[in-house]
Amino acid sequence: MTVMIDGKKTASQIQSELVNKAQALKKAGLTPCLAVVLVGDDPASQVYVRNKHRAAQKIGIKTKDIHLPKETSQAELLKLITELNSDPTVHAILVQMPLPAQIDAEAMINTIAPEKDADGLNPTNIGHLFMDDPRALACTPRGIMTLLEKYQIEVAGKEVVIIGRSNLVGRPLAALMLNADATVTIAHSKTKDLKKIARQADILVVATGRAEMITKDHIKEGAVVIDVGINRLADGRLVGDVAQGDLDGYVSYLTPVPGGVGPMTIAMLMQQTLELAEKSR
Ligand SMILES: Nc1nc2c(c(=O)[nH]1)N[C@@H](CN(C=O)c1ccc(C(=O)N[C@@H](CCC(=O)O)C(=O)O)cc1)CN2
Repeated sequence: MTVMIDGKKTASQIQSELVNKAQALKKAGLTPCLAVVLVGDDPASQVYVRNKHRAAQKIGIKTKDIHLPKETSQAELLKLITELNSDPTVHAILVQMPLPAQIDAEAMINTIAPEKDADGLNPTNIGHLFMDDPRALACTPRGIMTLLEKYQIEVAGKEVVIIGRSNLVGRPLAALMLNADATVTIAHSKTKDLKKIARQADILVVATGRAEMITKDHIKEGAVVIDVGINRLADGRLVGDVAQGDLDGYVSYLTPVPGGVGPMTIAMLMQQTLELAEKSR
């Protein structure tokens, strides 16, 4: 039997629990505040940003909604981030990605103060993570680890294969898995014999950004499959990076798309915002 991992329900439970934490901070005279910066008009990014503001509002986290035109220069964005870094009323800063081509994402991430890094992507925070001394964490990888924990899926000693080496998911997740005592392999577009590598996985995490690229042939029977992809097809359907159609009864656990990893990203962002606010005292 395959257990479908319910990310939507788990995220909603976590967000309900965070209400008390936000209230306690407010009672102590601290109103947690997340600044969300969106550059341009990418429709998917607009939805994600709107959902972040909504989630924050429900929990009692104040947000700053900063929407910049798509022509914004790198210098203008970095100036804004520098101002937010020194604003004592802002505890966490997030710049929605992807960014327009004229802006270097690395320069943007480097400019966010590590202690306000809501996304956990600043090299200082990534360095601490790789030293097994975690501070702010990347939200999607943190969401994946939280789902595994909530579903009591053991990670220590397991063969984990992560397909995808992005700074947002693959690389930080590899560090988290390593810190949790897994044996970790990162596969990517240049990996030879991907099927052979993927079939070794007890836990297979797929973050390729390519709709239904990973099929049953890539997966060992009984594996845990975490599908990070969110791809909108021409017919409007939303699918993951894994062709999930024939996996029922073959894998042990599976994250659906939608309703799997995606909602956890936002729940983790909320949790991290409160943690950064708390640490600012
Ligand atoms: N600065 C960041 N940019 C981006 C991140 C990020 O973590 N930080 N991640 C993604 C987008 N993202 C959050 O920003 C995100 C993506 C998807 C979901 C989600 O809940 N998806 C739903 C489906 C939604 C739909 O209908 O389209 C699901 O999977 O059930 C939440 C957050 C890239 N940019």
